[in-house]
Amino acid sequence: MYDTLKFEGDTLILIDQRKLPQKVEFFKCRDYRDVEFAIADMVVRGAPAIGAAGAYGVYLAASEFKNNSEEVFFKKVKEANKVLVKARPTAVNLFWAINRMEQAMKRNRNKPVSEILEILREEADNIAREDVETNQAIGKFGNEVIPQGATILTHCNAGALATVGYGTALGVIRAAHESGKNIKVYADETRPRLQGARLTAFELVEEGIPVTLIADSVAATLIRDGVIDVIVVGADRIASNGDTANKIGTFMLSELAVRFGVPLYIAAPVSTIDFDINDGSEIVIEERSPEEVTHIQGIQIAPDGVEVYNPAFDVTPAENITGIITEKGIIEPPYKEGIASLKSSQKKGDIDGQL
Ligand SMILES: CSC[C@H]1O[C@H](OP(=O)(O)O)[C@H](O)[C@@H]1O
Repeated sequence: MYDTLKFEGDTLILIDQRKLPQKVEFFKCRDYRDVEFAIADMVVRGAPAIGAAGAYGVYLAASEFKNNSEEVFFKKVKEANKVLVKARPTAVNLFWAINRMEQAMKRNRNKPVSEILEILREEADNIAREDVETNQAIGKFGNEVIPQGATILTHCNAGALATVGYGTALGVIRAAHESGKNIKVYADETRPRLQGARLTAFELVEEGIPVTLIADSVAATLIRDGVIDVIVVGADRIASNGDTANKIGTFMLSELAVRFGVPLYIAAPVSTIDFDINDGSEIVIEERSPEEVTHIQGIQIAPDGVEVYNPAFDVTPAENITGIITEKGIIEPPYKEGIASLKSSQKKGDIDGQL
C-alpha cells in the first residue's frame, strides 16, 4: 500500500486521494495553509488520517513562525491551529490531534523555540506512528468477531488510506484475511465521493482480498437475503453513549442490520471518541458542496439549478450497534460505562485555552 502521508525534509507529502485509483499522484504541503486545503478538499481524508495531517500542520506553522518573539510565536501558531481545526467539522480526530500538539506546546512553553519545534515534530511523528499500532490492535480485536468464511459488508473507506496505515474497518478485514479466515468483502461504492469504489476497492484489490463492488442501493437486498454475515464500518465521531457519526448511508445500513439480524460493528480508535458530548445529537454534520452530487469527476450528471442536500455523515444510534472495536478491546452495549472507562487512555487538550 502507498503511504497515506509522510513528512520529509520540511514538507508533508500526501497521496492525492482525489485522483485514485486512476492516478497515483502526491500533494506537497509546505505550510499549514496547504494542510488546511488538503483536508478541506479531501486530498487526505478519513478521521485518523486528517488528525495526523493536522498535527504536521501545527508543526509546519511552528516552523514558519519560529523566528518571531516568543509571544508572537505562540500567538501565530494558535491562530494557525484555529484555521486547521476548521478544515472539517465532524471527524473529532482533527480536534484531538491539534489539542495534543497544543498540550505539547503548553507543557514546554518555557523552553527555547528550537526545542519546542523538535518536541512538536516528535509529537506529530508519535501521532502518526501510534495510529498504525492502534489500527493493528483494532484489527486483532475485531478479528475475534469475524466468523470463518464470513462475508463482510463495509461502507466508504476506513482503510489504510483513511488512517496513517492498516486501517480501522479494513484493519479488521485485513486481520481476518491474514489469519486465514477466507473472508470476502462487499464494498459499497459510497456516493457521492465514491470512497468505496475508488479507495476501498483499490486497497483490497491491491492486496488480493476478495472484494465485490456494489452500488449503495444493492446492500439492502444482500442483507435481506442473508448474504452478509457482518457489517464493519469506521467512524468519525463517537459520543459518550455510543451514538456514532460515520459516512452518510451508515445509519440506513444499521436500520437494515437490526431488521434482518446482521451484526454491525464500528471500528475506531479511542481518539475518535468525543467524551465531551453525551449523544449523537451534539455532533456537527458537515455539509459539502452541491457539485459533489451533481458531478462525477467533473462530468455534470444533474440539471443546472437543481437543489442539492449533501450531508457527508449521518449518526447511527447506539442501539443499532453490536459493538465498538477499539485498540483497547471491544465495547459492548450499554456503551456509556464502557466508553467512560476509556477516557483516561485519551489525551485531551483545550484548543481555546492559553498556550
Ligand atoms: C477511519 S475513519 C474513516 C471514515 O472517514 C470517512 O469520511 P471521509 O472520507 O469523508 O473523510 C468515512 O466516514 C469513514 O468511515
